[in-house]
Amino acid sequence: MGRLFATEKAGGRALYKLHAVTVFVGICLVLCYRATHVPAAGAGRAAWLGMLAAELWFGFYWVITQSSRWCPIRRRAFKDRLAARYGDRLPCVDIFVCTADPQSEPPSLVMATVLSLMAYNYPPEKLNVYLSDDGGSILTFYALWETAAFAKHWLPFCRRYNIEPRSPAAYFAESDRPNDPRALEEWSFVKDLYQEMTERINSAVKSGKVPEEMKVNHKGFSEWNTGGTSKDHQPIVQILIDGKDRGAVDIDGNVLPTLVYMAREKRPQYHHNFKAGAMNALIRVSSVISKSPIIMNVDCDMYSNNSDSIREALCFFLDEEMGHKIAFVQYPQNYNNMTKNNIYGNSLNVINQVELAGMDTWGGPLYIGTGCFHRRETLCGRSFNKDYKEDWDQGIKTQQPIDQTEEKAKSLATCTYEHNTQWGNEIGLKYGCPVEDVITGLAIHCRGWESVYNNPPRAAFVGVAPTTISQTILQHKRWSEGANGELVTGIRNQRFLPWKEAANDAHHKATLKRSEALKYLQ
Ligand SMILES: O=c1ccn([C@@H]2O[C@H](COP(=O)(O)OP(=O)(O)O[C@H]3O[C@H](CO)[C@@H](O)[C@H](O)[C@H]3O)[C@@H](O)[C@H]2O)c(=O)[nH]1
Ligand SMILES: [Mn+2]
Repeated sequence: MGRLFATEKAGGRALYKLHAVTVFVGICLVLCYRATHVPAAGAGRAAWLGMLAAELWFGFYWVITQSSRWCPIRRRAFKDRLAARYGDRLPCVDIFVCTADPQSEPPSLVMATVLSLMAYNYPPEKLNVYLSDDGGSILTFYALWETAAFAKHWLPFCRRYNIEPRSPAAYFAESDRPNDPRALEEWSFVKDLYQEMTERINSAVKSGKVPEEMKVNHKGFSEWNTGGTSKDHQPIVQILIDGKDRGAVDIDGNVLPTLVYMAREKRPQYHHNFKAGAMNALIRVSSVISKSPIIMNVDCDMYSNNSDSIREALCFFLDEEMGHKIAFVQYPQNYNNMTKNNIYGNSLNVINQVELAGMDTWGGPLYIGTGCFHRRETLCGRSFNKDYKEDWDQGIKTQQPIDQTEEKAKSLATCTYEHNTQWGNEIGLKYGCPVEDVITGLAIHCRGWESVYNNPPRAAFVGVAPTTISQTILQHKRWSEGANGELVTGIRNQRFLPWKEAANDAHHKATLKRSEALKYLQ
C-alpha cells in the first residue's frame, strides 16, 4: 500500500550552505582580529574585551541556529489516496476559532473566517465549528446567527462551483463574474445576500444594537439580559446549528456543520489566561457536544484559503507507517496585507520557508498557535506509547436534548472549573506564558510525540499581519520575551484594554498568594 505522504529535501540547500560557510568565515575573521589586536591597558581595552564577549556570544547563537536551517524538508500529502482508501469513513473534526474584541476584530471579518471553515471540502456531518468570544459580545453572537442563515446559501454555492477561497469576503474581492448566465445569476444573488448581511452586521456593531426581530426569532439573546459586562458575566454556550438535527439543512437539503457560540465565564477576581484559557474551555465544551478526535484551531483573522486542508492533514495522521507518532500538523501563517516591499519582514519568510521546515527534520515544527491540527488526546496530556491505538471513530454521534447539552457545557466553562486541576499545566494549553502555543508544542514533544509541517503550494490559511512599525514591534517584543511572563502580560494587555486588565492581573496575583498561603495552613 502506498504511503499517504512523501518527504523530500527542500530545494536551495546547497546555496544556503555556501552562504552559511561565508558567514562562518566572516565570524572567524572578526574573532581573530579581536584576539590579535587587543589594545594596551587604558587605551580602551575593557571596551574591546566587551565587544569580543558580545561577538563570541553572537557566534555561538548563530552556530546553534543553524540546526534549524541546515536541512529543511518538504512534505507532500496524497489526498487522492486518502479518498480511495477511506472514502467517507473519515474522523470527525472540531474547529476552534478565537475572537476577543468586536472593536479591534470586526465581527464581519470573523464571520467570513467562520464561513470559510464551515465550507471545507469535508462531510458536513463530521464538521463542528466553535467560536470562542472573549469579548462576550451580543454583537458577535448576533453576527453568528446571521452567519448560520447565510451558510445555507454559501455552502451549496461553494460545492456547486467548487470555488476557492471559501471566505466570501476574499472570494468576492478577488473573483471575476462568471460567464455562464445561469452561474452569473446565482453568483450575483449570493453576492448580494452576503453584502446585505455584512452591512447589517457592521451597522449593528456601529450602533451597538441588535435588530429586534433577530432577538424574537432566535434563541440565546436572553443571556445578555443579566446586565453583565465583557469582563464580568456568566458562562454562555449556545448551539446555533445542531448538525445531528435532520432538520438543520441547507437550501439543497444537505446537513450543515454544527455551529456553537461560547463565551466562557469572566469575573474580575479570576485571571482568564487569554487565548490559552479560551482554548482550554473550548476543549471541554466540545467534549460534551462533539468530542471529535481531531481539533483544529485558527485565529479569527485567518480564513481558510484551501478547502482541502483537513484532508491533507489527515494524510499525516492516518498514514500507516508514521501516523501513530504524529501529535499535530502545523500549517504556516500567511498574510494578504503585506506592506510595500514587506519592509517590516511581516511575511515571516524565514520562519515559514526555512526554519519550520528545518525543524521538521528534527522531530517536527513548533506549534505556532493558529492553523494547526491536533489530536484531542495529546492536547489533553497523553504521552506517546507505540502500542496506543487512536479511536478515530470517537465522537458524540447521537442527538441529545439541546438545552441539557448546553447546561452541561456551561458548567465546564466557569472560572472555577480549573481550580485544583492540571488544566493549563499538564492538560490543555499551558498558562503563564505569552507564547503559550510554543511551550505547549514543546511539552507535547517532551511527551514523546512528533509533529509535521505542511506548507502546500496553495496557502492553507491567510490572515492579517501588523502593518505599522509600532504594531510590529509590539508583536515581536511579545514573541521574543515569551520567557518573561511578568513583563509580557503587560505588553499583551496593550492590545486588549490596557488598564483594567493590568488591574485584574495584580488582583490575580494577590488571590494566588492568598490561596497558596491557605494551602499551607490546611
Ligand atoms: O484574551 C484573549 C486574547 C487573544 N485571543 C485571540 O487570540 C488570537 C491571537 O491574538 P493576536 O492578538 O491576534 O496575537 P498575534 O500576535 O497576531 O498572534 C500570534 O502569536 C500568538 C502568540 O503570541 C499566537 O497565539 C497566535 O496564534 C499567533 O497568530 C486572536 O484570535 C485573539 O482573538 C483570545 O481569544 N483571548
Ligand atoms: Mn493576530
